[in-house]
Amino acid sequence: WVWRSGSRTRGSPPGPPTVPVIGNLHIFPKRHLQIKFSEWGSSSKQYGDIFSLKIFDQTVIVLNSPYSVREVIDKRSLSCSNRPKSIISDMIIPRGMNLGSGRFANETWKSLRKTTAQLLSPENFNKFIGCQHSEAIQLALDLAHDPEAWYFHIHRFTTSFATTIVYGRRSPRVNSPDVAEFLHVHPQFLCALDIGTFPPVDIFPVLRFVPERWAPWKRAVKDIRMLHNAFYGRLLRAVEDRLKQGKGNGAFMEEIITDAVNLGLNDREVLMNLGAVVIQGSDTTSAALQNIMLCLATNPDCQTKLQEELDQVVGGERVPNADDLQHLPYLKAFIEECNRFRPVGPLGLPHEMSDDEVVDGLLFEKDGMFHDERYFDQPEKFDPDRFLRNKFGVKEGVQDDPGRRSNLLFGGGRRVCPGITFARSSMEICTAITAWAFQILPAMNTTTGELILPNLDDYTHGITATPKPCKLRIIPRSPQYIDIIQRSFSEATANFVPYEAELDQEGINSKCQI
Ligand code: HEM
Repeated sequence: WVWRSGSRTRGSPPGPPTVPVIGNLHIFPKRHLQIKFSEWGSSSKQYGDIFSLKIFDQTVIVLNSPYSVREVIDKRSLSCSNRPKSIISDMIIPRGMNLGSGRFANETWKSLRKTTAQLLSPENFNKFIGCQHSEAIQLALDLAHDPEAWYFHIHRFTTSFATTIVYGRRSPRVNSPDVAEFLHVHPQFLCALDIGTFPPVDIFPVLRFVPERWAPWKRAVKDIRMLHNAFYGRLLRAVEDRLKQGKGNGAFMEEIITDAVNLGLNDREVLMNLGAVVIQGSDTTSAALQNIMLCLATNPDCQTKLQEELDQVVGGERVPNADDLQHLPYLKAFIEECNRFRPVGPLGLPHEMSDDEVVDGLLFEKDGMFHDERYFDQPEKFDPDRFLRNKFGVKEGVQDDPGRRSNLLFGGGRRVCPGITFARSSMEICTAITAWAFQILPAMNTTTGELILPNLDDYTHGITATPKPCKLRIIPRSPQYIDIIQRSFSEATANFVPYEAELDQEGINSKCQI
């Protein structure tokens, strides 16, 4: 059994040759898995659109085309809605309480999923559109006053918007406690879940029984759990206190606490993780917006084209608003291209088979795209026009993959990202306002005048591919635009009032004045 444990089961998808016992462990990439996976998969056609890797007795199946995602993840979603077991994840969040990482699509997951989907539904989104617009205007004002910290202003935007909708409290500054603590806790949480950070306990579960004094990783995991619980526990407590004082402001978590028994969510730790997953999920929007900034800076011609469209549709007398978005086809194409060029979640999140399935003659045992030259003309070239020529950005005259859909970036099946509407609208309104008001340029060496281009190949590896902080020059297109933003901000602050009541009590910057 040990000898055969590294070999593929008959009928499994093909893949690189295995060696006895360890399978493909010796060639399994440690970082930027997507690059090696596309080399083995669709681009080179070495092993085809669906291939497998063996890690001891575990089978990892890589889906490298929209068709294979549709056939497996979408059409067989009942058999592949689980997540693979992760001992580290269970140690940080036990009992499957985190909707995203929770292993089984069981009753707890269903209640969490239903409640989250309701909060994040397109219909419910209309309740928050004013708040999102006001936060996007603050983002522009922050960029005007402190352009060097552009990277962190984006984090403030997404975190503040997420805590507003879930907990009914916003963060006017990057160093407001909720944003500052999130930026401290979340990277450690993501890092803990990444392959290679800690010893491979999932492959060698026996490591779990090594006493803590010889296993420093156990201490590190405990620390992350404590940080996680302290942060999300504090946010939940703030809502509970507000309700006790009869000062509710209609936040989502207030409704959930009030109706917890009916919703099947009357466990405090489950409630804490329900809030956590929405805040964590929304952080991918920061990565997408940071990537958009780099794409603007490195593609001046596309930026000019986008600004011409904005000038024509919006003019120079007011900031872009949500109603403008439907009249901005180039803006949408630009964002699609940013997401294709450097997808935020290059591997999505893994799914696990709970039943054997056979797809196109290949066995998917239980347990176990965007740069494809067949479909994309010059996939390494940044070219938003491809999405104007064709809604999926694919080559003209080529028989497209039948499984292609416009939200592939957001996963599929029963686990598909519930935050699509919120993510898309944040990307669109922030890009519209930022590109309307500013020139986004690469940094410059002040002595030589040489441009310092951001590195588009130096993104974080792991669950999300986030650009690293870097210098950009963010220059107002005209002083008049900044006046307009300042004016719009003064009008927009009315939307913030219900969510700022607790800021004074904490002795932090209570007024959102720059
Ligand atoms: C550009 C932004 C975003 C991208 C690219 C993205 C992508 C994804 C992907 C690929 C998954 C896994 C789907 C699967 O397993 O097939 C996912 C899950 C999830 N996302 Fe997003 N997401 C984004 C924004 C958001 C936002 C704004 C929220 C919340 C406000 C959110 C909440 C979630 C949650 C809760 C899950 C777990 C769903 C489950 O396992 O049932 N995401 N997202």
